[in-house]
Amino acid sequence: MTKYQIHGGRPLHGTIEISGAKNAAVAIIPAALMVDGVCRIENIPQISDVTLILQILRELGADVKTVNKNTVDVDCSHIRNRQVPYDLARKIRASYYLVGALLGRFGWAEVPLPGGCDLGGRPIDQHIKGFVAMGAEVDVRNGLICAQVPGGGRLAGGQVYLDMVSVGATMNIMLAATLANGMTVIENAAKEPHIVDLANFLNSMGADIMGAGTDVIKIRGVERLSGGAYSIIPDQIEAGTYMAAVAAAGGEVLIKNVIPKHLDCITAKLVEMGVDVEEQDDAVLVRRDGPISRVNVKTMPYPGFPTDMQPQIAAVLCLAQGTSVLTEGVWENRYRYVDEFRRMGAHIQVDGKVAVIEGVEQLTGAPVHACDLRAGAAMVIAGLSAHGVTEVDGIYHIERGYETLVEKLSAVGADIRTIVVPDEEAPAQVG
Ligand SMILES: CC(=O)N[C@H]1[C@@H](OP(=O)(O)OP(=O)(O)OC[C@H]2O[C@@H](n3ccc(=O)[nH]c3=O)[C@H](O)[C@@H]2O)O[C@H](CO)[C@@H](O)[C@@H]1O
Ligand SMILES: C=C(OP(=O)(O)O)C(=O)O
Repeated sequence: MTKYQIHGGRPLHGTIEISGAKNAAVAIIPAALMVDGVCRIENIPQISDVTLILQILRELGADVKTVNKNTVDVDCSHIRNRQVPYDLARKIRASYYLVGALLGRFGWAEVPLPGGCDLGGRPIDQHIKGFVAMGAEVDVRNGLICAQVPGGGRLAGGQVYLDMVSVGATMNIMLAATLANGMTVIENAAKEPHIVDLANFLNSMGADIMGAGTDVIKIRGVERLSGGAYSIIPDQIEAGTYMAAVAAAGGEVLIKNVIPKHLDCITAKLVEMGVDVEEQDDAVLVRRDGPISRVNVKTMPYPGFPTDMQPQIAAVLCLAQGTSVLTEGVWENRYRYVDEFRRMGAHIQVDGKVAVIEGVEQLTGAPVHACDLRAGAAMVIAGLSAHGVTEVDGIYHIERGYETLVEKLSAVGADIRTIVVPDEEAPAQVG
C-alpha cells in the first residue's frame, strides 16, 4: 500500500504551477468521440481519471497518441467497438459522458452506470430526461445505461428544463445535442467554468453552442465535427486546494497558470479569513502569517463556493479563531472525512448538511484515511499544518484528481513523500 507521509508544521514558500482542469478534461476527452478527424488536446492533467478515460477510448477503437506529457492526439474517425468496458467505466463518474457522446454520434449507447466519489446518491434522472426530450429511448438494465434513437438515425433538438442545477446533466445534454437535428435549449443550466470549456472545445471543432456560462444554453445541431487543437483551462479546484494549503500551513506561494476570475468564490472566503490574496494576470499570490478568522461557508453551484473545495476549507477552519459553520448545499453526504480530522485533534460536529467547526490552536499528526478525492486533499492540508507526522492512506483517491501533488508541495518546502508499506501491516502485539 502506498501512503503520503507528511512531517507538518513547515510554512510553504515558492511557486506552484496549476495543471489542466480534471472536471473539464473528463468531459472533453469523451467529446472527442464525436469528432471526425484528429483532435489535439493540450494541457491535459496527468491524473488517473484521465488515464482511464483515454483507455476506454482506445478500447472503443480510437487512435490515441501521446504527443508530450500533457498533450494527446485523439482520432475517433474509425470507432469500431461501441461496447464500453464495464470494469473501466464503473470506476469513474465521468464515464457517463460517453452516453451523450455515443448517442449524439451514433444514435445508440450502452454505458455502465458510473462510479466516482461516494458523496451519497448520485442520480442521473436529469441526464435521462434530456436524452428523452431529444427523442431517445433510455433504459437502465443489467448495470448499463441503454439509450437509442428508435429506428436509428439522429437525435432531434428538444427543450429541457433541469429540475436542479446539474453540471453532469448540462454537459451530457450539450454533448448529445451537438450533432442532433435542430435546436436544443437547456434551461436552468449549470454555469461552471468547465461547462464553458466543453462548449468552447466543441465550438472549436465546428459545433454551434451559445450561452454556455449562463443558465440558458442553446445548441444548434450540426452535421459533423472536424478535427482541431484545443487547450484545457487550468484547474480551479487544484488551485483552490493549494491556496487552502498556504492558508493552513502559513507562508507565501505564487500559484501560477490560473484564471483568477474562476477563483473569486474561493478568494473571497480566504480574504474574509485573514489570508492575503493578490490577483495577477494569470496567477494569485497567497500569503498568510497572522491568525485565521472564523467564517461561515455554504457550498453552491458556480459562482457560489464550490462543493469540491468544502473538505479543504474545513481543514483551514479547524485552525481558525472561533466557531465556523459549514453548510453543504450540493451533496447529501460529504462529511465522511470528519472522523479522520478528529484523530488530528479537530473539534467538529456534524448534523445533516451542517458542520460546526470550533477552531483549535494546532492539529497533531496522525494516521488518517482519504475516503474520497477532496477529503484526501483535505487530509494533506491538515497534515501540512499539523505538529508531528501524518500518514494518509487511500491516496489512489487523491491521484484521481491531482497531478504530481507530492512534487508540487515539496517544491514549496513541504516535507511530504510517498511511502510504500506492506499491505497487511501486522497489528502490534499487546501484552
Ligand atoms: C452543481 C454542482 O456543484 N455540481 C458539482 C457536482 O457535479 P456533478 O455533475 O457530479 O453533479 P451534479 O451537478 O449533476 O449534481 C448536483 C445535484 O443535483 C442532483 N442531481 C444531479 C443529476 C441528476 O440527474 N439528478 C439529480 O438529482 C445531485 O444529486 C446533486 O445534489 O459534483 C462534482 C463533483 O463533486 C462537482 O465538480 C460539481 O461542481
Ligand atoms: C467528486 C469529484 O469528482 P467525481 O465526481 O469525478 O467523483 C471531484 O472532482 O471533487
